[in-house]
Amino acid sequence: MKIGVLALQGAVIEHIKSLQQAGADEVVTVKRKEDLQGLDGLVLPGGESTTIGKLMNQYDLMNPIREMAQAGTPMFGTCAGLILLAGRIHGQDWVHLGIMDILVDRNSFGRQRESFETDLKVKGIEGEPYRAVFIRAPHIMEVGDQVEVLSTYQDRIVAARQGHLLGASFHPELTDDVRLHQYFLDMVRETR
Ligand SMILES: NC(=O)CC[C@H](N)C(=O)O
Repeated sequence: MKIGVLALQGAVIEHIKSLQQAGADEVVTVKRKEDLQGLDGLVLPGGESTTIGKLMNQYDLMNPIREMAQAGTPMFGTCAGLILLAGRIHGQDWVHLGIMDILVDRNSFGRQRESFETDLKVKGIEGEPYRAVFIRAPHIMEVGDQVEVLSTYQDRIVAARQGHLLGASFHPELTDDVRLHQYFLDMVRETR
């Protein structure tokens, strides 16, 4: 099982470590479209979605990644990565990959709450609540019929899945809890 982490900007190393800890056989960084060869899954990390989007265009990665997603390769977007996946962005008339049937709002937890941690219940994650780190996080305002809501915080959707696409508002790579990465690796196994 070979997993790529988009490595243009943002929390890349942390995702690599979490994926390794969660049991991925091979984890590689993706900077050029050649790096997408042979991947069984792709993680889109947090950072700044506009910056990552610009770099994706510059390095000609937007279409190849979109095509991979359309062909069924599992993808996991966290925070800015979730914004990259989204089909619609509130107040913005352009999208990045635009492959997940969700409407997201950026920086949606207000100034005083720009960064915070909380315990969440996440569907599909057994046991203890999941400690979630939010950093200027987006939330999901609307989901399409094919999208399953996995977690909410204060009535806002903060994690969701649409078949082979997984998205979270928070940063699962910033804690030692790798259950969400394991969940993603299970999704990858299901599609192989
Ligand atoms: N931690 C993050 O990934 C923040 C996301 C960032 N606020 C954006 O809109 O892209």
